[in-house]
Amino acid sequence: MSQYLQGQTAIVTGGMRGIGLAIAQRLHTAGAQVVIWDLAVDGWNSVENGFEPVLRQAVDVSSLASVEAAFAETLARLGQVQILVNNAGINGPVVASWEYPPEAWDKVIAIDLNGVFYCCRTAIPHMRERGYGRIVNIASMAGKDGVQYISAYSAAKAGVIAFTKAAAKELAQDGVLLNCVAPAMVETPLMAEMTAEHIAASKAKIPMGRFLKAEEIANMVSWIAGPECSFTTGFVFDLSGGRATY
Ligand SMILES: NC(=O)c1ccc[n+]([C@@H]2O[C@H](COP(=O)([O-])OP(=O)(O)OC[C@H]3O[C@@H](n4cnc5c(N)ncnc54)[C@H](O)[C@@H]3O)[C@@H](O)[C@H]2O)c1
Ligand SMILES: CC(C)C1=CC=C(C(=O)O)[C@@H](O)[C@H]1O
Repeated sequence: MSQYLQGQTAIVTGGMRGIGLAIAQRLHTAGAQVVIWDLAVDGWNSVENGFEPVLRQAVDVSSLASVEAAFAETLARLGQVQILVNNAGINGPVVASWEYPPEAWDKVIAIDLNGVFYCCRTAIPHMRERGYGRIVNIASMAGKDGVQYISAYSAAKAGVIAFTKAAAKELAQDGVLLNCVAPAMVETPLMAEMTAEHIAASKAKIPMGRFLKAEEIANMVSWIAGPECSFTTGFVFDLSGGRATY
């Protein structure tokens, strides 16, 4: 495997499991030293996971103070960060929008949207100063389509897409590229928050007739996070098995 990320540091939020873990593993394979930010970072199994992150930090992405403290520590320990993958996210309840509990709405927006903003806000000045950076935000097909009964999640992911496009334009001449991926459904622990009907309905929308694999997201993200992605910014890369046509 080519070591095209050799010498680079990559932060992956929510990297302890699921899609974030697959992305962390793939970036490591490409030569990056990987920093994992997650709510709880104990219990890492380097044999099972195939590598040891250079740093694991307990971070709540919905807290700007937590993000700023973790980034300062990352810089103090490693000196530089080239890649940020904003992956941490939650689903929230599956319920009609007019019955959606406001506290649950606030929590989904705080983690899925504000968390992306806080991490970008914190990392971008460092990347701008160095004239290089790659930010990949994990959105969702739900952010493009709007999916019934997960209105907060859909709104947060649509917000991530719009934020990425706006910030990408601001940074287009600074060497700092921001892009999103919009995956369809993957079998991860996040699914435990969803009903069986909702999961079946999501699968039925995928022309390829199967769920996406976390490794397929990781492969795409590792290219977007690398130097070969050099003329694309503010874009949404779909992983939809044929569901998204534009
Ligand atoms: N699973 C899917 O079908 C799917 C599809 C499209 C997009 N996504 C997105 O991919 C991302 C990862 O999803 P997943 O399925 O791997 O979920 P997951 O629940 O398996 O993993 C999410 C990780 O994020 C961490 N996390 C949650 N809140 C956090 C916070 N406040 N601060 C820091 N870390 C936090 C969790 O501890 C966990 O390790 C999410 O943004 C999700 O919306 C998932
Ligand atoms: C909530 C999460 C697991 C989710 C909901 C809807 C999707 C969809 O494709 O419509 C999924 O991609 C996923 O983000």
